[in-house]
Amino acid sequence: MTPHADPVVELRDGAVVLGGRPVVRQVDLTVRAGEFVTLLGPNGSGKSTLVRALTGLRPLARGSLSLFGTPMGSFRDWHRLGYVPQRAGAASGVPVSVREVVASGRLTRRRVLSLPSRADRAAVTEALEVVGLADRAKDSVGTLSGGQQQRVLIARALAGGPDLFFLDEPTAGVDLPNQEALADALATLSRSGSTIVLVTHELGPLAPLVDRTVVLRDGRVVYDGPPLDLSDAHGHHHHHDHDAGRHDHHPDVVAPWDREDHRL
Ligand SMILES: Nc1ncnc2c1ncn2[C@@H]1O[C@H](COP(=O)(O)OP(=O)(O)OP(=O)(O)O)[C@@H](O)[C@H]1O
Repeated sequence: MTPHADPVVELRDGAVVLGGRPVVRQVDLTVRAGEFVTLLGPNGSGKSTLVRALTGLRPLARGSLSLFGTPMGSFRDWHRLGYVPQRAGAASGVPVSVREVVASGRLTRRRVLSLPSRADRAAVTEALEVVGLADRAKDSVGTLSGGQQQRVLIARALAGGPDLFFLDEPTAGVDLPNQEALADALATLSRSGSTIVLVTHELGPLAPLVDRTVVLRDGRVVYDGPPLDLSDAHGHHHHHDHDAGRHDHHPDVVAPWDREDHRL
């Protein structure tokens, strides 16, 4: 990531109102090409809503948004965006194979009613390889674990060949081997120059990949800067066996959003 790379996301004074309540307020956020940004913050602080606004899924009540330098109103390059929503199961009850789910990620690339091309098939195979599920391609999604299903959704986003990824808590409820597989897939993407915006409560194996952390509280940005070791500072703790030894941060480190003098 270079500090002067082109902005791929530019939100100015962004606000989202849900059910009459401001959920995202006065957010300025610029993400540059190749950056790996994590969005942190307490439950309900507006992280998912902000990400949905950045993908165009939630309209802004005010402010302006540009993607790849194009104002949202005239943006058409949807294939450049990959979005992995929060807690979405890849299994729908309808028996569908892993490969079919991933292939659906090519739809923004294909012309209406055209058959999958050789390029489509190659992209699906490659995406499955990146997330380490090539050997499960023919299996029904319902037979996979939650963590594997999450990887299927990432492969689906990958298959479209986007260069800007939004992932909403991809590691929530995912066991460590799957978190590591996810971290490998995201590291591959990041090395290839993709821009990544990741919502998470717990970085785990993703921590070394992060360039920058943005912290939300009550819908506002209260920190935007280098990643900090805030593993104890989310206000809710996740105690897993694999966490042992990761809470040895310096006792003076206080979460920036918990410092009274730092509130915006
Ligand atoms: N459709 C909706 N209508 C009204 N309020 C909503 C709606 N969706 C979300 N909210 C509220 O907006 C606030 C922000 O929600 P959001 O899911 O963006 O937060 P979050 O930071 O992603 O939280 P979490 O970590 O729990 O996923 C919450 O208080 C939530 O209850």
